[in-house]
Amino acid sequence: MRARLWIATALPALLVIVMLVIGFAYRYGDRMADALTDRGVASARQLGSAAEFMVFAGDREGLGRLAEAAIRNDAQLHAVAVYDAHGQLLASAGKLEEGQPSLGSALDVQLGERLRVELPIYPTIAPTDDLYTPTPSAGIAYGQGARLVGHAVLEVSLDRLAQQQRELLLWSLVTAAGGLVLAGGLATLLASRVTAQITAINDVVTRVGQGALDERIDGVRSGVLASLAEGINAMIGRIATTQEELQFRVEQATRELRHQKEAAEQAARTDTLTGTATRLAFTEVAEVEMQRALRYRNDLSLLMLDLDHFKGINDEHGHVTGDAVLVHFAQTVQQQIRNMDLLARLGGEEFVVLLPNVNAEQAAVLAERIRGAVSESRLMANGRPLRFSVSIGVAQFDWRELSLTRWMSRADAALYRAKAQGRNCVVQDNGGCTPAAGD
Ligand SMILES: Nc1nc2c(ncn2[C@@H]2O[C@H](COP(=O)(O)OP(=O)(O)OP(=O)(O)O)[C@@H](O)[C@H]2O)c(=O)[nH]1
Repeated sequence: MRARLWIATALPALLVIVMLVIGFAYRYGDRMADALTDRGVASARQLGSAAEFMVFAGDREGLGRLAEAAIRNDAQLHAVAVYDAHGQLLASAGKLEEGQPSLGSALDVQLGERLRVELPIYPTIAPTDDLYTPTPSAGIAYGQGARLVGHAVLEVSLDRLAQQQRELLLWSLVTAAGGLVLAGGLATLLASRVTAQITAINDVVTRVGQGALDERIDGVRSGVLASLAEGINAMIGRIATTQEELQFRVEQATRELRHQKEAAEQAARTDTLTGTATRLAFTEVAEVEMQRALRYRNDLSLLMLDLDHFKGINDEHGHVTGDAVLVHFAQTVQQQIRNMDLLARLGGEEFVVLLPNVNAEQAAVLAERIRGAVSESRLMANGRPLRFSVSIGVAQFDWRELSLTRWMSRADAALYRAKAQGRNCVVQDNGGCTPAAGD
């Protein structure tokens, strides 16, 4: 990119410099040729003026000296010749190289390999000739329409002109080269500066793309790139702010979801009516306790409890009273068991109690205590004390069994036997009914 930028910057400057130098060289070269021509014409006029009277007098010797002196005094003067009015050569110095002169009646200037000037010589009219008839245009003048006296022809070498033109060309080339070096240097400086700034911007944009939103473009403070850098910095700032807001909202939503999930899990594990554990919670805890009992050979028992004739309570006292009986029953059982025991409602009026580190006999004793407490408790319903009872099946966990379902089935079977044997009693899955005396 730097090379392309360099070309785009330097090329127009180079072209302008070259065009300026070429234009200048041409124009100045033309002026040099014009100056040489003017000088040649002036020399011819001087020569013609000096030669006029000698031509008139036919002084060939004087004309010869005049021609020699003219060449001697002007190094660029290549050849000089003086002719009379009939074209007869009177005197010359040097050799005319541009062929036979045309010797016309008017000034003739030719620029070939040399500069040739042919000047017709007319008699000079002096003001002293008009003493008695003074003319308004006093001074020396060549008489137009006067009789031709002769011709002065001279050739000027163009070597000096060529040398001057060479010097001009050399100077132009040196100037152009200097201009080129200057333009190239400036272009290089500009290209490297712009490239460095673009690279800096590109690096920051790349790092931001990789997630470094604290990156900012620094050091680009002037030109178009400065406003670009400013815009990109503002954009990165907005992205960072938006990301922070999004992150905050995601975290907030995640927290809310976690709370809702925990609440839902808690709800799924807590019976809404009685506040006891649910079947789900009981199953999870029972599985853990079974593993523990297996590993440490601990005793583990469960009680299966079912309220007796609960349908009759509902039918006689109403469903609301039935609910109150369920709550009252759960509280009564809860008061009889330890903190480490777990009371769960399996559904309807059926409950279960998990008893870690308790064998069947101890469980039966506890069951009997529960049965007694329930039997003795009273719930005030419609202003009258309501009595109810519970049947309980007891089963100890068997290490060889390894199944919660089968273990519960044994407890269920014991409960079924308790119901069958008259209710309000405790039955062990390997034993008989233990109804309380007096009940
Ligand atoms: N009030 C109330 N009643 C319930 C609830 N869940 C189940 N029941 C009722 O409990 C009764 C259970 O009746 P049964 O299965 O015949 O049992 P039971 O009447 O207790 O008879 P046994 O168990 O043989 O002594 C039904 O009438 C159900 O409608 C509840 O959440 N609240």
